[in-house]
Amino acid sequence: MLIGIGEDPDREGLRKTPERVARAYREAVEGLGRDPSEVLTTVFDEGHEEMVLVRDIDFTSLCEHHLVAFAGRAHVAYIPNESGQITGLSKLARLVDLYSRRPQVQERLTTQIADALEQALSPRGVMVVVEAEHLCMSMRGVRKPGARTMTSAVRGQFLSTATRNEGMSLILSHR
Ligand SMILES: Nc1nc2c(ncn2[C@@H]2O[C@H](COP(=O)(O)OP(=O)(O)OP(=O)(O)O)[C@@H](O)[C@H]2O)c(=O)[nH]1
Ligand SMILES: [Zn+2]
Repeated sequence: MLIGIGEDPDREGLRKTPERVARAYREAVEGLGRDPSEVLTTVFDEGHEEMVLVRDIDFTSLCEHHLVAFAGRAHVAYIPNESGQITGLSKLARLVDLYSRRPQVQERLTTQIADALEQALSPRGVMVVVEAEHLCMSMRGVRKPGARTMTSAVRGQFLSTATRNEGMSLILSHR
């Protein structure tokens, strides 16, 4: 790349750049090949049957088209099943990390988080909302800094308007 853009890869500041870039990308895709069962390890029977929502989970992912970052926040909600099976709150954030640290598109990131949670907890409902800014739309190309993309994946009881609205209002409150 350095040669391609007419730079001198042997000049002082650039000498270690290929190695640094390789390390940076390795870190950015460290979720590749990892399975959500590694993360959703603890499932407790707590008898809690109402909504659980962790919002504002920061993430940085890698746009698979341009290999530049898209970053923002994920909001993850579920309604436990009849036996009140819940998981640790941190596990929801770990799940976001696992799926964001790989070449992605935002829609797939959103769907994968919802599907993994549905599989692990067999909950009554799941809702995942992701909002992000894509560097490939701000630093280059169409150049619209500040444009945010919102995606959602909704399963089970969250398909009902009242439940979906309750989830959305919790996500949007006190912003
Ligand atoms: N649906 C979706 N599209 C994305 C995401 N990240 C980037 N893109 C889009 O992927 C598309 C790739 O389009 P191409 O026409 O192949 O590439 P390009 O010529 O670089 O496109 P421009 O960005 O419009 O300059 C662009 O429209 C990007 O905005 C994402 O997470 N979801
Ligand atoms: Zn892109």
